[in-house]
Amino acid sequence: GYQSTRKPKNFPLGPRWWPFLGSAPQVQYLRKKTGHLLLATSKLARQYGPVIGLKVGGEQIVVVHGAKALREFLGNEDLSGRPNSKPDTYRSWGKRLGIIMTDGEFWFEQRRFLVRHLREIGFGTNDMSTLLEDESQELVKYLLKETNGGEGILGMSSLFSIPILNALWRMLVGVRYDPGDPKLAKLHGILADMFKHVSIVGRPFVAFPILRYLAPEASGYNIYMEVYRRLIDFIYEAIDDHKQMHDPDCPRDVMDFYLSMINRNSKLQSSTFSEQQLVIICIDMFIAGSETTSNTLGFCFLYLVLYPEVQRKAQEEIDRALGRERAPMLSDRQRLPYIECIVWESLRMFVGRAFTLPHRAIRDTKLCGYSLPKNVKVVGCLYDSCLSEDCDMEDPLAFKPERYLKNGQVVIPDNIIPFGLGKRRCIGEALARGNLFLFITALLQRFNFSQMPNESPPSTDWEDGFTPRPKDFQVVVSER
Ligand code: HEM
Repeated sequence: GYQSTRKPKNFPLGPRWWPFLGSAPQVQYLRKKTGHLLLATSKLARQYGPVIGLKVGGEQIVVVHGAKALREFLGNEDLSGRPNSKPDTYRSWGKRLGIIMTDGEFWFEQRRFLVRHLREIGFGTNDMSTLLEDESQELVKYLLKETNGGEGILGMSSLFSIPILNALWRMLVGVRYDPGDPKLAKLHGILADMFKHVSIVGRPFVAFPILRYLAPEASGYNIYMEVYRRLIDFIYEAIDDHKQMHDPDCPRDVMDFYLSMINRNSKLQSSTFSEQQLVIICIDMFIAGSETTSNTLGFCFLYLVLYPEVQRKAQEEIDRALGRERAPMLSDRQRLPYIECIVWESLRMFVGRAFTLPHRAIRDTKLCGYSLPKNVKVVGCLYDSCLSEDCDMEDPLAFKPERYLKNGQVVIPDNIIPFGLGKRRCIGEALARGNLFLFITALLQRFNFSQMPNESPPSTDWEDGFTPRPKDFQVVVSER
């Protein structure tokens, strides 16, 4: 039953389930003590084993730790469902609570569409390269202005949000905004609020819906509703613009392809394509594609500042392969293996502080010998496999790109799976890796990044939002 404190038979072990509160007291206690939710669940994993069974509010949640159990989890198709959150009507969306994401039943058709059309628009092709190359050079121009031939001081943790968002929005709706454009600033502001106030795991009113009546302000419910309303309105505006210019014979971007799909399928009862679903797809893409990439870049530059010798080595490689003038292109990747290693090391630092998206068991199944009942939620925690003191890596807390270089080749060990695996693996890997490579190369080609003088080095601790991000830090940027 909803409030049952009895665990299903052979369910993964974990702290005691209290009436109403479930395992929340112990998880919250450890979260406070360690500072982060994933350190709390990792601590529990040390006590109970890599797969732990929690109950939060009315929901059973299994959290999976360590490379071996993660691989088994992600490879098990019975666990590849998405949580269901039926899109009802526009007005009642807010009642769904939690994150607005494509409903589990709809996802695989929608996912197939996205994979195909992202490729068509230009994933991995020349179109995409040009788009990303432009975007990285725009950021170079911005820094040149800020440093004005000498040096400047810049806040790094949010430097990348706007250019990365621009690249993503351009793939979806074809528009590129100037970095100072008020519309782009508006979208960025809405998303920043969303990432701050809406969380996969953290909002109390998600686990305890009664709070939205008892304490709508204090529980964060009101602000949550307001952020979604602004985001949804913004996306509907883009859809309306597109409908006016829509030429089915000449699709320009993902949204055009989607509108054609709605028209083509309009007579099919079972079609999952609709305008409302298009809005949710855009939200899916924002959630998955914007902060992930820009926060990975944030961690990258945090560590580049802490490890100046890595920066020097990267710059030597760039100077040898491209010189200082010729802007980097996606096709330069093979010639810059050390930069590739920096990309992977930055990904490790980012996902090592993160969870996967939530999955759902689509039927009764087994995981690491435990029985998981249909509909149970399962989340992977990537800390133990990537970053924890006892993960399968030498000196895991150190930023060491050379760990992936074997005889001049880039070799990624099995425990590093920053994009997941299996039926739910990331569909944006090509875009993300392209962006990371180009931004890192373009900036290191032209600038040095160093610690603020007379200040202690920036902290490697982080903030948990929707995805982890470095604490705000400033650096000295100087033209090379
Ligand atoms: C550094 C950047 C990125 C990282 C580290 C990353 C990582 C991940 C991970 C770990 C998952 C979850 C896999 C799972 O739960 O099994 C995921 C899912 C996903 N990613 Fe990415 N991602 C990145 C960028 C992107 C970008 C740029 C896009 C958009 C084009 C994107 C789109 C998605 C989508 C739509 C999903 C959900 C897949 C599903 O539920 O079937 N990601 N990503």
